[in-house]
Amino acid sequence: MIHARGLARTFRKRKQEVQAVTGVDLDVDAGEIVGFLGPNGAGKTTTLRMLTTLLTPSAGTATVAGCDLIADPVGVRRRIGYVSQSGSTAPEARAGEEVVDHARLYGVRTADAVVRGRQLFSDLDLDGLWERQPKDMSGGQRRRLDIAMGLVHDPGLVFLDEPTTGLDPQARANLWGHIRSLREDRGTTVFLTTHYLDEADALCDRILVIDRGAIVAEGTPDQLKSKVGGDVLTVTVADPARAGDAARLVGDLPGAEPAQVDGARVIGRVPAGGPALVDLVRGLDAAGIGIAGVESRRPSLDDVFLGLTGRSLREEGTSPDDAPTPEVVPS
Ligand SMILES: Nc1ncnc2c1ncn2[C@@H]1O[C@H](COP(=O)(O)OP(=O)(O)OP(=O)(O)O)[C@@H](O)[C@H]1O
Repeated sequence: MIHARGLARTFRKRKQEVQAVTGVDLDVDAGEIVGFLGPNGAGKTTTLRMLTTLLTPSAGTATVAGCDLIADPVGVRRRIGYVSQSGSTAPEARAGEEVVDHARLYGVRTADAVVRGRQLFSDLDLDGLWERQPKDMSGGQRRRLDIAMGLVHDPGLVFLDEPTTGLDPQARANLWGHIRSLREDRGTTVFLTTHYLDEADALCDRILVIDRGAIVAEGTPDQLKSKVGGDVLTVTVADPARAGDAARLVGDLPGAEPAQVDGARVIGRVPAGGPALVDLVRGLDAAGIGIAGVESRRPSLDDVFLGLTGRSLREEGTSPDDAPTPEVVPS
């Protein structure tokens, strides 16, 4: 459904070049839900905008929904749906009218557009809101309306840019259900960007991890997690100035890999978390390092990301320009 090779985009900003995407290869099969995961500024939106013909690539080739991105952008546009981060509904318009007008832009007859629009309102829990103005809807309802607009012309492939950002946990979980049913009921292929690990984990068949404009890993959530062996030890020290000392102790545990410091948190990997935890607490105590928290757990997608990039995805606002460079302390 999507095949891209060497897709790249450079911007010029105040006479400087910003390499937003440096050469992305990706393949998405029909019927897959694929998550494009990365921190703020990683290049997710830029890639999505290229794949949806909104931005011309500086380099690379792609076919999207069977059409060549460069030679036949109109063909691509006809066959895809795109829901941008900000959505595209006019606040004062009537919701139903917006959806029908949108379908008309794709050449759908009005009567058909009304039938499809009503069905989508029902599928997306928007019953009773056909006449409502988006400005009088909740955030979750507006987001579902954006999705209805992206789907009303019945595309086989839909791109969702951070579909659940800004929604409360219940609205997010509901939207995940709706996205799953798109695939189950309509066979729609879904390509979505997110910087939420739990979203990628719960929703996606496959995940592509992007960092600083390049794909750094891909696989099912389980495949990615199994790349990180052993257990993850996390110690939060009371005094961040002692984090380096704590990292040395973590790195000295039997079979441990070099630990990473992330503010007051020290994160390390050990073959078996239980015994290591006991040794570590004793060592920290002997060294006079105060502990604010300590835990041992199975690896998560965040650990995959941390291992790949040295950065935690959990940090909101992380961008290539302002990302802290974690200190790696040799064991
Ligand atoms: N029009 C532009 N002009 C200059 N630089 C840009 C432009 N658009 C994006 N960038 C830069 O390209 C990089 C990638 O941005 P992009 O929006 O693709 O990231 P993202 O992963 O989607 O981030 P977010 O999660 O915050 O949406 C960033 O450094 C950004 O500042």
